Amino acid sequence: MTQDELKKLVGEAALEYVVDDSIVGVGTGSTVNYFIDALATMKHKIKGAVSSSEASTERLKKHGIEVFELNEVGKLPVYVDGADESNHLLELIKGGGGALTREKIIAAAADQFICIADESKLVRRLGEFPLPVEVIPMARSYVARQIVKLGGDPVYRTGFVTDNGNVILDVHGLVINEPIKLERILNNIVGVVTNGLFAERAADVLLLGKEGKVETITR
Ligand SMILES: O=C[C@H](O)[C@H](O)[C@H](O)COP(=O)(O)O
Repeated sequence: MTQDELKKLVGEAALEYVVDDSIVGVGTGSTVNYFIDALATMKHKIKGAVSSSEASTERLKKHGIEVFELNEVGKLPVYVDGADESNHLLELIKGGGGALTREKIIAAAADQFICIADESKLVRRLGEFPLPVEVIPMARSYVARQIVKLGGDPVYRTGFVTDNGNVILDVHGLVINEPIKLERILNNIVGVVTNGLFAERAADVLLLGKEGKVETITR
């Protein structure tokens, strides 16, 4: 199976976690796009979705799925999203597509976080994928200097603005032995909106597309 076929497989497998008559939390990215397309086949069974990006909102609406503001929504039983990397504790790096902040907010608000990914995303130690950090534009240089002090090599994602009007620093070269600790340290730098480590709120279930099948990994 190709990587895209594996993404489709896990996108479809995530439907099993969708709760009837509920509002579904929807992430962002190429894997989630398959989930959105699959969700459309059961749209009459759900109330709608909350979305983590303008891109996902557009795709959901094209399928005729109603998109709600998170503030209007009380209970959010399930959030489905992809990842750039996951370790075996289901701690993640996310934000390759720049949607990390809204993703982290919805993940925090949801009862259950289902991560969908092909096997290339499962790693022993996080950090080969450059860690995205969303930064208030005027703080970019200051934050970059603080990150260098932590041993990282921040690269400004040129020509990219997040849905929140901020910029992204992609941090290379970090040794991430303690993801929760690093997540907190980075979030403590003034000017950082959030970083792409999802360790304090890791996934609850990882649906991993591997060798033509879906492997279910729980914490
Ligand atoms: O900002 C983007 C998100 O965190 C995505 O979930 C992540 O980049 C994975 O995307 P994809 O499924 O396209 O590999």
